[in-house]
Amino acid sequence: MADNDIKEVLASGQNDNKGMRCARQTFRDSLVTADEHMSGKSHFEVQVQLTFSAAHHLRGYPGNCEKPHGHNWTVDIAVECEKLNEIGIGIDFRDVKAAARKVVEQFDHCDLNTLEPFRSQNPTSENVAKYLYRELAGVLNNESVRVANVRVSEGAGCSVLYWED
Ligand SMILES: Nc1nc2c(c(=O)[nH]1)N=C([C@H](O)[C@H](O)COP(=O)(O)OP(=O)(O)OP(=O)(O)O)CN2
Repeated sequence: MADNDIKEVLASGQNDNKGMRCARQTFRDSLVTADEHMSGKSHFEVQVQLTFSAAHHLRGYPGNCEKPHGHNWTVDIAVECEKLNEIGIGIDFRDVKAAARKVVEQFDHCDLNTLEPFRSQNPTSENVAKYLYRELAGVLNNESVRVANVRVSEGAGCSVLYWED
């Protein structure tokens, strides 16, 4: 029933119970449609944090970071989801943590410079974040889930965020 029809029902005196019920329902439907239009498409960002301890050194760095030293690294992973499953989960924190642990385990209590991904490039926060992003995207991405970004920090106050378009 269009807006004008509703007005006609109300104006014509045909406002019997059936006509009024129909008009009210149509009005409610139009509110729901307006709300859907205003709220837009749903996006969820599921975030998980992990830590690991590892040593590294930066080849060619003009300062003391060229010497081997250690950090307690923090990794923040953000995963975008567009759909929720039947119990309201976009992607289970546990699935993100399990995937991230698998990658991060190979770094924990190691000298990053000795590991394959960082033999030819420095284990900077940038390169660690990029490596983790790509590894995680490879296992977690699907038609409704996408790794949005990975943040790596070597200590409080400094971090690098990596993402791909
Ligand atoms: N953009 C980047 N800058 C620096 C990186 C890096 O990976 N990306 N890395 C380093 C060194 O690894 C350094 O050990 C870490 O720097 P910083 O957080 O400053 O660590 P410090 O322990 O030296 O911190 P202080 O607060 O100054 O003691 C350097 N830059």
